[in-house]
Amino acid sequence: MSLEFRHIAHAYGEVQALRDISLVAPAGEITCLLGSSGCGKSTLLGLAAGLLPVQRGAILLDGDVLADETNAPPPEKRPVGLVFQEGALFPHMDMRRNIAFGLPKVRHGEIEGWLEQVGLAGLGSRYPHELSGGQQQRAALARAMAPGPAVLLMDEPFASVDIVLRRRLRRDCRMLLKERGATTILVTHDPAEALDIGDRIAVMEAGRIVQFGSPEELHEAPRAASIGAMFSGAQVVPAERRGELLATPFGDWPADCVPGVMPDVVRLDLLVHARAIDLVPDPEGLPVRDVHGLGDGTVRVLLREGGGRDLAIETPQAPAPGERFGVVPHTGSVRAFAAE
Ligand SMILES: Nc1ncnc2c1ncn2[C@@H]1O[C@H](COP(=O)(O)OP(=O)(O)OP(=O)(O)O)[C@@H](O)[C@H]1O
Repeated sequence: MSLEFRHIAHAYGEVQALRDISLVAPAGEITCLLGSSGCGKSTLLGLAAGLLPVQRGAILLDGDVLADETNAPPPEKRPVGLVFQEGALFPHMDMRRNIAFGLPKVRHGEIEGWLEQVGLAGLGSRYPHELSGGQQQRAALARAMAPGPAVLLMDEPFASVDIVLRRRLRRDCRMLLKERGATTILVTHDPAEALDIGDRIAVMEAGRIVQFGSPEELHEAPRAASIGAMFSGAQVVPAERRGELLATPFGDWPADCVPGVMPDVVRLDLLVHARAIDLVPDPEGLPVRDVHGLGDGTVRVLLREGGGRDLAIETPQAPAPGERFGVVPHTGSVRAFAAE
């Protein structure tokens, strides 16, 4: 079942949390809502779950209105499963009873199968406090999925799990969701997580969706330098076109550092990779602020310009203390966007 948000807006008093959001989460796919703290991710999820009333717009399931300004069924009347950051298992129930909670009695025979599915076979009589964080999250996933909801809504479901386990857990989780054909909306603030688990990613900023696409689309064709930076780890440098030069806070760069056609505007945001910049010794250049070994034979050098902005360069060449440098990006290595 597809889940659609149509012209959704939401305010908490004076705070406009969502502004005219329209988005379709396709059936059987994992759609990630990605954005920094406060951009409105949890609000959008809460509206779909029925935890918040719809103030403006509508939410549709396979084209039928699930909730709108006049009609808001409570969470238990919606065909949705919820998974939150802390798992939210019932602490006084063992794993079997936690998973059984949303299941009719006739389906209690499925519980052992679910424990096995999420790698918790043999742990059915343990209580939440007797399990690790990762095990609790997997149990929470089983509990949400067992009733077979058409849609799963997950709010930072792996946030309380350590980074190594988190990677494994999200791959297991992705396989399980895909096998079951569940339509999933997953909230995260971590671009790597969104790339790793999502079929599609909605990038949110200040209550709006600024780009919606597959991981490949966001990687290959970001709409703005800030989105490209989010997915590639490159940095954004402001620039102005001056003939064949790009004037940046870090000096003038030759325009051929940007391949192909440059946007036809004066003010640009350049997306620059730390590994695609050469340091050129220059007594009049920028001072080195920090040098940090990255453990792979390269160092990360931070240069600071007069306005207080830093540029990172990753290079095998460790500078001597007090040295000053000019910087030149490699030919064809920089992507240019119209400034935001
Ligand atoms: N109950 C509330 N009362 C007032 N303002 C709220 C309330 N809940 C959220 N907000 C505000 O609405 C905006 C969106 O919040 P929301 O929790 O949806 O963002 P988020 O992207 O999920 O953030 P986070 O990643 O920190 O959870 C924020 O500015 C937040 O401060």
